Amino acid sequence: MVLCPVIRKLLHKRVVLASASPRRQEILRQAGLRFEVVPSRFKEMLPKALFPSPPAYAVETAKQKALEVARRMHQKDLRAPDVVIGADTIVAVGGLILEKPVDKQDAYSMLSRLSGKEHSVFTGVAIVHCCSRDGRLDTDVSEFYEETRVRFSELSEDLLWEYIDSGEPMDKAGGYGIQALGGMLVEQVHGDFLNVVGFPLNRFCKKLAELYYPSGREDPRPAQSHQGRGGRDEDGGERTQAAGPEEAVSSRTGHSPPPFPTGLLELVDSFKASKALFTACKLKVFDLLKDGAPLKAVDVAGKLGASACGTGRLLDTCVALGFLQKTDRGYSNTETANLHLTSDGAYSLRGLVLHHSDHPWDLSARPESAGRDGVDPHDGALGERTGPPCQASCTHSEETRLGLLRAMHSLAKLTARHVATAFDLSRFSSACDLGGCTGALAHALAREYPRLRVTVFDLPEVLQHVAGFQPDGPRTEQVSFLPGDFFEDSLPEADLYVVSRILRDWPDGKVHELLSRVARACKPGGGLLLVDVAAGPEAEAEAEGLRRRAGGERSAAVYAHLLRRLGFADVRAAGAGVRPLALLGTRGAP
Ligand SMILES: Cc1cn([C@@H]2O[C@H](COP(=O)(O)OP(=O)(O)OP(=O)(O)O)[C@@H](O)[C@H]2O)c(=O)[nH]c1=O
Repeated sequence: MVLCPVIRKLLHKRVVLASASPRRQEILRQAGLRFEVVPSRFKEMLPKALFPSPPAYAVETAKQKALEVARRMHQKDLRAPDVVIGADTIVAVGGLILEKPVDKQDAYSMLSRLSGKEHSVFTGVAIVHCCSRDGRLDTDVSEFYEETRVRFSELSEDLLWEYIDSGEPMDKAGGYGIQALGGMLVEQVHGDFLNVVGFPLNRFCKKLAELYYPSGREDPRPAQSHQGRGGRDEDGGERTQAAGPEEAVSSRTGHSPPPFPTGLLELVDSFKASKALFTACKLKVFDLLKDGAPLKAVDVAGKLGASACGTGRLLDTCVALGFLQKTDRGYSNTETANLHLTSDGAYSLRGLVLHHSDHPWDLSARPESAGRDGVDPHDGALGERTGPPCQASCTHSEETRLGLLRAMHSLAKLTARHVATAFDLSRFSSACDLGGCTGALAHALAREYPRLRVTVFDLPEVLQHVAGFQPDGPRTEQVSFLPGDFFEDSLPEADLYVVSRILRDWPDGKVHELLSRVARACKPGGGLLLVDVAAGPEAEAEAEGLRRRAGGERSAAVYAHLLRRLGFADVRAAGAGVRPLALLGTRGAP
């Protein structure tokens, strides 16, 4: 998500962060910026005495870091990125500038100097707009700095050495990391916390707004002059070459430009991002980088048997997407990648990624083929779906079905505990998970409620593949599997029926039919737990009845309304993970 609107201005530019600092990468990534990381090779050795103040030194260093990267990239490809961002963080105390300690003794002398006193942390930032023309690189630098004052408590020798021995001080200005163990040394902070961590995000966004929206207008033109590559426009203002495509439309033509299609371009871009993720997962890049030491692009390429250049580009894209981090030592997985993108991560979604990579369309609406070639009977007219993908038995090869089960299993595993604990279900002693597939939710329910027996009811052709998905360990005997079709066969007896993540693929008529069958099977006092990916609040307005767009999501209100109509009382809703919604209704007397 991108909160700062001006960050969106950079989404369609090639942005490079000229920094190896993992903290800077993380801060900017969290802000929604997309960028490549190219650590600067500029040696931080400017003569400090020549600068009038510590922040002037930090700003100049930040600028030189960014310019070095811009020039190097231009030289290499004869094409510079659009924007290069450089930063430098220093600690200033009593007129002295402290950078990263060179060894433990140096860390000791820095930290003992800071003990019991207030010091300033300055981060200088340079935003360099680049433009390559006729083989020449033109740059325009905007720069600023931010100051945060930090007070340390008195530090005992023991604490000091213990902290130094933790290894944390060594790659941090002033010899401490406020965001980690070093936070224990800090008594007070005045100013922007992230500035201390390494990047003043708030001032950065304000600076971008100044550049891209001069005088507070939503005008995309940077306010600054871009020396060496600008010209004067009709208003007498200086124009820049590197600004967005919006500025191509001018008063010369007399036409006012259409609104910039940001959403559309984001969509195009997000496809590219997905492709990079698919490719990296397919090539097992994240498995390769799991646990081991960081690897350089050429080493990754060697192990994959791929080209170094293409691998480098892929890895940099993964850095920009937040799945890898890059330092001088090479590339390594982020926590997200370890958890979700490795084959054996505890919450691996690799199966889901691979499935979407291989079957981008056949499981969703496919309007272009509807009613014409009849390629996939799973899709109805205009892409209206006619059932959950894994139930479309006739259309999938065994291999496709297995891939699909893996995808559904990984997704269900991710949300199963949230769903199982969304309500207190301890009053039920038996449950039936309709369309429960591999049993991921059934096992989570069994783990939460030791008295509960859960039957997974699903098509025989689905259940024949589920053995490989069963967990080891206690309480697995609480879960059993029963083949059947919930539209055709009578539903197994149970106190609680679970309908999880299957409704969104059925049209309204089918949803009504299935829930009516559940309502008839459910005994008074029994429950129905309904889980789905719910639409956002704007869809609440449509909550009367069951109106929805084909393939879209129904809102909580729509489902609650339907449950009440079918005789369920006391319908309660709860979140179950980030987007899934859980509703629990209790069957009243018929
Ligand atoms: C005070 C403080 C600093 N830092 C880190 O200190 C490095 C400063 O060094 P730099 O020279 O500005 O950056 P670098 O790490 O050498 O990277 P580069 O931009 O490539 O020069 C940056 O990492 C910052 O996060 C913290 O992580 N926490 C803190 O509380």
